[in-house]
Amino acid sequence: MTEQAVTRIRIGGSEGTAPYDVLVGRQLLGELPGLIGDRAQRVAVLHPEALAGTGEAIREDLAGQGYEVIAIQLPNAEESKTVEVAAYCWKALGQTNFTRTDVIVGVGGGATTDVAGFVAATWLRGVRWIAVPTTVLGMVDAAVGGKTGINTAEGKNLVGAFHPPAGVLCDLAALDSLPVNDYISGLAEIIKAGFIADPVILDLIEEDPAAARTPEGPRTAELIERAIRVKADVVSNDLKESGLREILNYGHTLAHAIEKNERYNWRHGAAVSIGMVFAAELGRLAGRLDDATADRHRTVLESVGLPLTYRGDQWPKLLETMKVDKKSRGNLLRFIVLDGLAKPTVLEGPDPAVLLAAYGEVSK
Ligand SMILES: NC(=O)c1ccc[n+]([C@@H]2O[C@H](COP(=O)([O-])OP(=O)(O)OC[C@H]3O[C@@H](n4cnc5c(N)ncnc54)[C@H](O)[C@@H]3O)[C@@H](O)[C@H]2O)c1
Ligand SMILES: O=C(O)C(=O)C[C@@H](O)[C@H](O)[C@H](O)COP(=O)(O)O
Ligand SMILES: [Zn+2]
Repeated sequence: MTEQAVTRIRIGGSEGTAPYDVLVGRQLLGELPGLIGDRAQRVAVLHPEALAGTGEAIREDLAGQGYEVIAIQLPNAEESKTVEVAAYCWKALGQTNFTRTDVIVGVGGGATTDVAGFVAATWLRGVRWIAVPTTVLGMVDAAVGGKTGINTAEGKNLVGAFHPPAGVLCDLAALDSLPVNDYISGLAEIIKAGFIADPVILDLIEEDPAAARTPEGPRTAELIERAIRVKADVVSNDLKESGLREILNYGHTLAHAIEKNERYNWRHGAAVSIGMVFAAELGRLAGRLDDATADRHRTVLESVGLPLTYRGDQWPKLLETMKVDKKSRGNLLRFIVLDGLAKPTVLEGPDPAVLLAAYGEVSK
């Protein structure tokens, strides 16, 4: 029998946090007990409704290893990123006497791991947690780097904590059951990594966009690993977003406003796609970004089926929401734009007319 290849990507510990590994491969769940460790008596497995079977299988497996395991089922997608769902989890942990040596396992997409990490960050002021991302987006972005959080009525991810996991297990087999729209949504964050740091990602997708859209594509593992490495380099050097980490927010200022405007019914990656087209236009209009790179955003995003435009009449509301973006400082709006391919930079306080003109290009 041939050994399955497993790639191990190290996230450096910083700001008092421990280093940890992101594993990419297949059949990785056997790694869970080693990560949980023997100081833990109880394990809480948080999973979305869509992964009820996976959650139960993990529960049974860990129970067989001698842990007291509770499975906590969360709503699917953004419906889980609420304070009510977090409170439901706190209650379940309280009722099972979950202590500081016990461990939370978040199994699911980015929404699930954001909540699981947030519950881990807040329960008893912080317990260990492990991320088992089951979407492309979760593997390349959400589960890596320790940003955890929930949404509020005022905006996306407005409440949260930096609380890195003890390990991340990216089992590529999980992607086989992912609906195609969710798969494509994850490509937006991979493409983001391409524009801000690793243009080979863009070349690989442009070579065969149809293959990029499926887990069976010959480049799937490479695309996922390249995007994880981009994120690993950034978060290893700036866990708490004092500077460098802001580049991972490329396209997100408008994206989060769109998500709120859509009452969190849109997939994150779809909003990020439009947000990146907007950021590219902003870069172009600010005289920073060349036409070819700005235009490349549209071609590569469209080639995999991601959206490029949003409703023109929504600008006043979107602008208002963007003011509570975490990159804002006082009344100063700040955006990540590109000075060129893989040259991200901050654009502070752009002229309102330039912002409107950039939005005009997106709302055509
Ligand atoms: N913390 C971070 O650094 C970070 C980074 C990027 C995105 N995010 C957050 O991640 C979230 C988006 O994550 P997402 O795109 O993974 O979406 P998601 O978590 O909403 O998952 C999408 C849907 O797929 C289902 N699902 C998950 N895995 C499945 C599988 N293997 N098979 C079948 N169905 C499955 C989910 O239940 C859900 O219905 C957003 O809330 C975004 O803000 C966080
Ligand atoms: O990890 C980061 O830092 C990011 O900005 C990655 C983003 O893709 C992600 O969507 C993140 O949750 C956005 O963070 P926020 O601080 O803008 O809420
Ligand atoms: Zn994102």
